Amino acid sequence: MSIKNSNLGYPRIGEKREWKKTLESFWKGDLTEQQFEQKMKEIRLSHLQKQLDKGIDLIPIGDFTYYDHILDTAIMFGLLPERFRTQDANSLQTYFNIARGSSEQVAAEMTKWFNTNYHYIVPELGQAEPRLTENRLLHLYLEAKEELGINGKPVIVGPLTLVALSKGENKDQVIQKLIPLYVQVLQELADAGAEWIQIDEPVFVTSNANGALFSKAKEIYGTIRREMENTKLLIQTYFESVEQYEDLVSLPVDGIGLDFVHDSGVSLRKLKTAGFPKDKVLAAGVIDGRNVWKASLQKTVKLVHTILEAVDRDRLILQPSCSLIHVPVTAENEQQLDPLVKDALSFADEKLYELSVLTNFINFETEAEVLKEYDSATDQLSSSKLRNQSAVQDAMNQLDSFSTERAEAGLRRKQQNKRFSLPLLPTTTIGSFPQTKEVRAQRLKWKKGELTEKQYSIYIEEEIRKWIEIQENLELDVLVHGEFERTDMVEFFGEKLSGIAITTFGWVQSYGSRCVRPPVIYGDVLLEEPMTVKETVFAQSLSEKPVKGMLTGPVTILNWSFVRNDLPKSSVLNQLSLCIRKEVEALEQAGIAMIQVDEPALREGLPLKSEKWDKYIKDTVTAFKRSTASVQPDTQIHTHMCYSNFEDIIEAIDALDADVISIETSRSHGELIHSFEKYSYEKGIGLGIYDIHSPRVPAEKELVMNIKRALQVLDPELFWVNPDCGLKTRGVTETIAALKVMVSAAKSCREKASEAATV
Ligand SMILES: Nc1nc2c(c(=O)[nH]1)N[C@@H](CNc1ccc(C(=O)N[C@@H](CCC(=O)N[C@@H](CCC(=O)N[C@@H](CCC(=O)O)C(=O)O)C(=O)O)C(=O)O)cc1)CN2
Ligand code: MET
Ligand SMILES: [Zn+2]
Repeated sequence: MSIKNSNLGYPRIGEKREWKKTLESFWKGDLTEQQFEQKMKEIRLSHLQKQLDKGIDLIPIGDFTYYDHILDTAIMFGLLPERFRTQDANSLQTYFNIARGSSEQVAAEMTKWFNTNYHYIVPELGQAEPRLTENRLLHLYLEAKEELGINGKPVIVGPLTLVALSKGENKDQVIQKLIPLYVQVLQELADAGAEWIQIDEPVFVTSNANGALFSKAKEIYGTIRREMENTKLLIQTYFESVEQYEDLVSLPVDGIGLDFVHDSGVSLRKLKTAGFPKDKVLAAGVIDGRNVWKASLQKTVKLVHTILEAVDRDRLILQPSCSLIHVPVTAENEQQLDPLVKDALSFADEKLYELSVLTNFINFETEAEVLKEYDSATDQLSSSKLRNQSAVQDAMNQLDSFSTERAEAGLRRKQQNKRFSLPLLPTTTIGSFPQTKEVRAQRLKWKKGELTEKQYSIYIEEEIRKWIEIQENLELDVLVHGEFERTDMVEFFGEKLSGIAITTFGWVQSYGSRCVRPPVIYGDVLLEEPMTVKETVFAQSLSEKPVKGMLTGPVTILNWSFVRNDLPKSSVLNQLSLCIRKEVEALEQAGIAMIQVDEPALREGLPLKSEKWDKYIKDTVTAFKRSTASVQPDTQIHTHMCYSNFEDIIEAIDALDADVISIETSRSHGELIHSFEKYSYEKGIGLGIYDIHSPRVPAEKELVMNIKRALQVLDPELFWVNPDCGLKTRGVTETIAALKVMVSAAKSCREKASEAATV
């Protein structure tokens, strides 16, 4: 019997973002529901066909979605948020209302999928009776079979993970009620002929996994297995190792999927020491699903041979380490990259190719030359000048000579208070203003050569001028230039720094139809000329009020890029910290007195295993401090983070030693505020007072309440008033209207706060 290969999930967005465009056309009303469904079907089938053509044996079904696969699963089991339960669970309208909100109802919350930049819709358990609204997987399974003759592998998120990721009190009860529904879904698939079904349980890799979780898993999967027949069930984990390896591999199912790439070598060690049950199949994730570099096939073959010492050939499946939705579709269309970089890249399609070469090699012992030849592209990049910059290496050799400590915070505060004389509860925004269709269209024209550099730069300056005036009229206290010259807060810096490449079609879904093009950090990273000084200085020249310089921090650039894998991530982080430090210095020298260094990805990058936190926090906090420590005490450093869940890292946030921090709060409904009851935070802090993810203009009363609530635990002299995050995805009218309400709310709270402050 030969070894099979499998895929865990394929990018849904399409080679040229066809999926995104279809969705947005439908939302705009340019497609009827029928046209939309038809177009989506074409996209879905073409992705299956592609995987078939690449030689994949087990092709995932059900990974495709119209927005998010967790939302699909929640709806399939009737877990609609309470406020949507009167609507038809099977209508597209309901589906998109939950995902995006409607004029009457706020959308469901979304949050990050483990340690990735993918966002899923958080299921709300409420008081609902789970029920099967529709066996969505069965339809998709039958479609693949009938249209393409593919006997696919249905993929579904497992009950433990689904419930762990949901909001609600009654989790245990809901799980019990879900079990018969899972059995029904799976049995219908089995009856239709599904040979394997993949059940994702990534909750097993987190630090929340413990003995109790595994006893529950044993019970649940025992029930499922007992009540089912004629199919094989595979429990899939990814993104880390499973500490309770023995418990996992003894669960009563037919196959276990492990990540052999992002597990610090634990899976292989466990396999060697504890062995693998003879009656199960091991699905081994051996191709990295989280980066864009070609695998070393020679090394991977060795890895597979080591695995084969513990598992029989006919009980092994080879696969990527996780779903491929976290990488772009294909590197084939990249025409702008240096050939050395391009040849070393492997996106989803190339990874599937690697998998099939690998499987063939192991099954048929084909020529070893094939592997060597494949690996040579990586060797060529590694030894090239592109990757190795002596100036960077010299700086890294004297890293300790770059300070990481500023003057004492209290002293800085005194000097800054004197320099800025801001009112109590100063108002500001997070950086970006609406990236309108027109801004994007002008940029496209410039990129195509239809606008000269000069014309584009004049256009950007006019936008800045317009928005400085708007901010002055709103009477905001600290202004921003608006980030109009930036496609994205990470991509923009990737474009400017050397050692980093920007792809043309390397898009990855971030949430819903929104995509990002993560920069590719291929070599030593160096700042050759200032990146933001021109626009910032121009904006500052238009106002007497301080304009914040606006940078993305080293941790966020690292976490939202694809990073070279020949160096430890911490080294790349240190290189980035030196680039940002130089930029901070350039801004200060140009007279900019407040500089914001955004770190929204700091929390998301926190390792899934708590024993790895200390090192991560030490590395990231030091890098941030190195980026910002060289300025004068009276230069004010701001930072910004989104996505709540800060309780566990509040000390790290404090340790960043930023003079002012703004944090998203409104969607976490005050949970964050509680952490400040227990923790005394003594630097400037703005807890976002309104949600920017919705076009809704908040009422002044609401905002006054939010401010008051925050002032119950925070010193009014340290509190800033700002929205939750940047405003780039918002429209112009609603942005101005909402900011007007915000400034007015701040003013009305000022008097009271000033009384309180003088007592
Ligand atoms: N990297 C990153 N991650 C993040 C965030 C973030 O800001 N950046 N924020 C959080 C939420 N995530 C987000 C991710 C993406 C977008 C977003 O707006 N993405 C845009 C793309 C942004 C971009 O690069 N736009 C290009 C335009 C690319 C484009 O589509 N151009 C059109 C032409 C212009 C047009 O008609 O729109 C084309 O080529 O066909 C530009 O501004 O120049 C989108 O999907 O629509 C927003 C939030 C968390 N993660
Ligand atoms: N300065 C950035 C902005 O306002 C921060 C965004 S955090 C995702 O868009
Ligand atoms: Zn933000």
